[in-house]
Amino acid sequence: MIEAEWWEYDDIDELADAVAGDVGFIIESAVDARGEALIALPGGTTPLPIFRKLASAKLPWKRVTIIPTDERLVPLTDERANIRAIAQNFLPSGARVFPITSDIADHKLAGNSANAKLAELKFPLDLAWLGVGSDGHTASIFAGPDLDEALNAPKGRHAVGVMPDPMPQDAPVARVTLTRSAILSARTVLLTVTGAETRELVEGAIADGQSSKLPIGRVLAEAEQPIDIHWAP
Ligand SMILES: O=C(O)[C@H](O)[C@@H](O)[C@H](O)[C@H](O)COP(=O)(O)O
Repeated sequence: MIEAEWWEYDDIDELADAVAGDVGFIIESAVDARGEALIALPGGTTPLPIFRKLASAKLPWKRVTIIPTDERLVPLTDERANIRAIAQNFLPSGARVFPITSDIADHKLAGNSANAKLAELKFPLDLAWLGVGSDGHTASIFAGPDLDEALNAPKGRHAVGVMPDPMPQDAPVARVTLTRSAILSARTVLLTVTGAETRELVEGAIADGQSSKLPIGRVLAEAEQPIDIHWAP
């Protein structure tokens, strides 16, 4: 089984302080070691209070490039676009915010285009920060016809297009996601999880390992680095 350490907080505020502190440390260490940092941040609502705390921290933001772990195929200005929350929080800090999609509607083509764009950046990621959906997806690695490609794309392929099936209720649209290999090649992988049900889901997925039916289980099963999981009710 993988090495996963759970960090528990009383509430989301306490979690936000701790995670913003950890991510700040990851950024500083990367900039000290290599002069720059490349980090991937999740979508959804859980990260928002953490983004606000992190963005207000005094960090060498001009040396930081931020990509989303996944993007919904909607216009970049649409509220559902993951890059929108990232840009709103981190452009004022001076970070380089790097969208991975444009206006290509076909998810396969959008995946190819994201992969080509990402070739400009210096992988591996210093951080892959993941969220988990109540259906067990992570980034936009969903159940459906593209699951196998997202999980098993060759090493070096950073992004693929995904049509979730079933569609998630909160944003029922096609996506582009980082592949499992791009996520797991990161120097640090951390998860933020809220709620008792999602916690149970993640615990079960980790215990099931490779045989997990959930995307989060299939991703984590191959992690070689220890994973920190930050949880609040
Ligand atoms: O674009 C996405 O859908 C996200 O990147 C996704 O993986 C998210 O992290 C989870 O759905 C959790 O979302 P919540 O934080 O809203 O529960």
